Amino acid sequence: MSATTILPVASGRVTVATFWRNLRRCPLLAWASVVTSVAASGAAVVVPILLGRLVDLVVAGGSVDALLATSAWILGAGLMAAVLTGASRWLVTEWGMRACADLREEVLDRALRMDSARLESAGSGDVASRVTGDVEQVADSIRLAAGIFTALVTVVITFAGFATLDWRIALAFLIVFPVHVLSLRRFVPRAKRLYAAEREAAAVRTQSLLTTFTGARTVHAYGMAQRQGQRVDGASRNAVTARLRAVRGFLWFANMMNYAEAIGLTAVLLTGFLLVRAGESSVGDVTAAALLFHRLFGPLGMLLISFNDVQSAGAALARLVGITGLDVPESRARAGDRPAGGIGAKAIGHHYPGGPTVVHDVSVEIAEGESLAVVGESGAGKTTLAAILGGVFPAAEGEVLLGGRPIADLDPAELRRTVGVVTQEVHVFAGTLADDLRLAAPDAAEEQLWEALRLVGADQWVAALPEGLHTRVGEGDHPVTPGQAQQVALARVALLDPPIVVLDEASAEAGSAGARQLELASAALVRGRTAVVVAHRLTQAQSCDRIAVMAHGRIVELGTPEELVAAGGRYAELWAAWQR
Ligand SMILES: Nc1ncnc2c1ncn2[C@@H]1O[C@H](COP(=O)(O)OP(=O)(O)OP(=O)(O)O)[C@@H](O)[C@H]1O
Repeated sequence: MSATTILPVASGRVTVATFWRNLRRCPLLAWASVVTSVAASGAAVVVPILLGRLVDLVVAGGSVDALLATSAWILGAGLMAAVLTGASRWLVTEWGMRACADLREEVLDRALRMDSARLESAGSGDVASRVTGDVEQVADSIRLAAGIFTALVTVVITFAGFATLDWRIALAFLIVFPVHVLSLRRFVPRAKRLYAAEREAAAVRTQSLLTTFTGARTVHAYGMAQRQGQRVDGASRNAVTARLRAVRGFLWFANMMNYAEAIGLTAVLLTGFLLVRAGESSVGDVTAAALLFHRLFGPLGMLLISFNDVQSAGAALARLVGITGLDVPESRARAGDRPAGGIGAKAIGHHYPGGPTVVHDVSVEIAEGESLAVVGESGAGKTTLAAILGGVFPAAEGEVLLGGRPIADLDPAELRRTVGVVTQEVHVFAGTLADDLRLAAPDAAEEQLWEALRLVGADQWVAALPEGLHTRVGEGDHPVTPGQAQQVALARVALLDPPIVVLDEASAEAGSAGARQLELASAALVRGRTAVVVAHRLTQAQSCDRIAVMAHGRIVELGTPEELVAAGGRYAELWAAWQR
């Protein structure tokens, strides 16, 4: 599967327009960059022209004073050019970096707000490679862009320098351009294709690596290590092949550039020789022209070679801008909007991309304040149904109503205030525990954080941490157990204080003592709310108002715990076995 076919890549026009918009956000830096670059190039062009004068002075047997004065001017112009070039590089880099930082923020913002169904079908590898590799590539290219900008100004100013010399020598120099134009015309469209293919192959490689690592347990469990290894191998080989193709294309172009320069310098020197012989030009003018031309090698080469990196950075930039253009629903809700009420599921059906139907025609009404436990064998579809009811992703078929309103009509902010979801994948984010909790309620006072922790029974172990709430937790910092991570996730929901909660196996991760603790935490969170609880422990199901038993994606039994036990069906069997 090609991951890049799913998330959009911006067109060239949109990419340029977006980056230009970001560049224009710093007008002062922009002007300072242009002015210093022009001044730096101007000073640098003066040097070869003065050197030409020096040659003429020597040929004409000029005075020592005149020679010294010209030399002093050359020295001054050289020093000024060096200082101004440094300043302009710094300014241009700063300008570009700011534009790039703005873009990176936009991309991250969009990526984080992207709806999970889209993220799932695109594959997190594509998003990951965009917000890491592509962002880095664009950021690296900013230094290059600064070089390109200065080179461009140098080329323009050097041309102006040529105008002060014999026009026929300048004309001879123009011979390089047809060669450059022809090779660019052949190289540019090819490079565009080659670099886009290279980035796509890299994204597929990232995707295949990510799925291998995230699914490591499954890979081991099914003895798929070798097959999965071959898959990653294949993706890596494709990425290397794509890179080599791009490099080969570039080498051809670099060769053409060398030919053009050799032809150009020969033409300038030959024309100069003929003009001097005919007495129509001075040796000094020809020297200045040759030096100017030689000065152009660097910037001109830089501009042309950069086409290579510009193409590559352009491909990365287009992938970033593609994400900034994604439609993410803006919040229309006012603070405090919170459609309370129950949950209504009407004929819900679902399948994962390319997979079979895993939830079939599920309809269930959960009244306001009522709790529904969902039980069933592994793979019965409990997690999928809970995720749909909690608005984690939309159902492929049917409709979910929250407080009588279709879930699709709620914007993300409203949805978050309405339903609190704890999934099986709880995560403790790097930072202090207080920061982690405040992800749910940024303005929560410390006392509110403690209250939430008390509700889920986490206050004691948090108080025992070296710096309490201000202890840094997560990877590389103070470790937390899976059970503690689940308590933190539950405390975040408590802070959100939503009228509806969806808890998916919040007690499954813990050992038996911790499991009881988590069960109590979930029960405290469920109290007074409409709740869906995916329960592996039947004691948890027993404490809910009603229980839905799922099998093969369908609800096969639905009723109060007493009704189901009395009915003597599947649940009664499970309950009897559980009590033994
Ligand atoms: N992200 C996914 N992509 C593809 N298939 C999936 C995905 N998540 C679940 N499935 C499949 O959907 C079916 C239902 O899975 P689900 O996780 O909803 O069941 P469950 O009853 O919650 O199981 P468990 O108790 O093991 O979590 C299973 O066959 C599972 O393999």
